[in-house]
Amino acid sequence: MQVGDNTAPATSLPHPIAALSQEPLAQERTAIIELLNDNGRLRGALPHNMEKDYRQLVIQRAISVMQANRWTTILFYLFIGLITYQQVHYVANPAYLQQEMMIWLAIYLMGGGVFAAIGALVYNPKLDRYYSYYMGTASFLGLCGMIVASSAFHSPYINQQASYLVIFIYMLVYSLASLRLVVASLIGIFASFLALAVITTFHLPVDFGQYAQYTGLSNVIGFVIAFMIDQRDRRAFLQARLIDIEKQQLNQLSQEMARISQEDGLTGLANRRHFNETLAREWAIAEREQYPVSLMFIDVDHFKPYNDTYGHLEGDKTLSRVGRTLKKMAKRPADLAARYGGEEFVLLLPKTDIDGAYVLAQEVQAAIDALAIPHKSSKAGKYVSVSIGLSCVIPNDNNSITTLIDQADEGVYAAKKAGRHRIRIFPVPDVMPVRKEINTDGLKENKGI
Ligand SMILES: Nc1nc2c(ncn2[C@@H]2O[C@H](COP(=O)(O)OP(=O)(O)OP(=O)(O)O)[C@@H](O)[C@H]2O)c(=O)[nH]1
Repeated sequence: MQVGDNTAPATSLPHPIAALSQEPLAQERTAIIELLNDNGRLRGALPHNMEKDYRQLVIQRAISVMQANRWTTILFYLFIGLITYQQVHYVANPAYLQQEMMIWLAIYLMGGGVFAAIGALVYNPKLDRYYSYYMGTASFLGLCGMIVASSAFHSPYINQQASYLVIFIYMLVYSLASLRLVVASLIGIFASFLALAVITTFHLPVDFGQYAQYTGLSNVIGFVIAFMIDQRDRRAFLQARLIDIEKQQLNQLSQEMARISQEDGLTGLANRRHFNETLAREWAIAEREQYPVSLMFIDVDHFKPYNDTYGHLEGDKTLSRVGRTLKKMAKRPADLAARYGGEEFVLLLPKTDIDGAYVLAQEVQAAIDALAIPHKSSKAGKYVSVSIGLSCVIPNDNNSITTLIDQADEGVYAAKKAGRHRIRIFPVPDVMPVRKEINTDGLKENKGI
């Protein structure tokens, strides 16, 4: 036997990084990098459900900005009220003062109503998915109302001042409202036309040239600003998503690495390092709680001749089958089947006395026999067989992990010396456990019996 010889090449194991690169995460990562490198494509809708996530993020951010700035908005609106009141009050022709003040009040209350409605709606999370609808409606009504109002005063000066507020509202609709670019543009353009229709229907004073100029410019500038904000946000969204994906990939990779570092590549059992760590842990628990730890060493008989006869690849397959069989035998959560090295395996059995370990050793032997893997150069029989060494220790001051391992190894040695294909306990107990009749029916899945 070659203890520690764990070096046989694993034939077709996928490289963990190569495996990860096939995953949807990796595909999304590639798509994001392509998008970030191509400004043209960044203008269109984002692929892979990303557009939906992006819109949700934009809306959520807009809602939290509005919630966070509610008091600033209220104060600002009161301040605007004070300023515009002063303007109207002092500039208005005394003959129309009362009428002008009424118009002012109507506009102010209407604007306040729109802001209050938006403020109330953004506080109801259930309505978040209708955000675009209510924000779009409020923007449209607010814009139309304000444009019409900017022609409603008798004083051209007040109308001109009001049109500055219209420009301000245009900018709000195109930026802070966080609507889709195309929706914001449609609202801006239709509001300009509808308001003009109302103004002409009610014969309100309007300078068409000036009207076209300031609504047209507001729409163009608003569109450019909204476009730039949208592009910046899309880029930031993709970059954040890229970081998130890379973080997830790193996590996956480190989990995969941790798994691989504990696993034997050929058999899929725990490797020797993992076995050593587990044994140390179980030993410490058993020492504290004073229960027995059993260890089973399982060595494939005459494996060198097997390799020589059937070839190394066939040898690998056989070790793999033996490993899979042993894995099934480690039934309790604390049991651990591991490849100790080369053609030697171990079964760690915490909280198991020697009688229990002996029963399991018989089952292991029967299960390997049931595989009935032909081995014509074995002197122990026609099929691949194993020699098993058993040891059981209750940890105390006079023994150690090495005691347990050395004794199990001695057991294997004794089994081999006695002719192989047998089980030996070391040290030999005063009373040998009773041999049990193993029902091999349950092992039939291993085929060959
Ligand atoms: N195919 C294959 N062979 C391995 C692997 N690891 C170890 N071996 C071989 O297993 C054989 C072990 O040989 P020995 O230690 O002489 O033991 P044995 O021939 O089984 O003899 P006994 O244990 O005394 O019955 C060596 O030929 C190793 O090359 C492996 O991963 N794959």
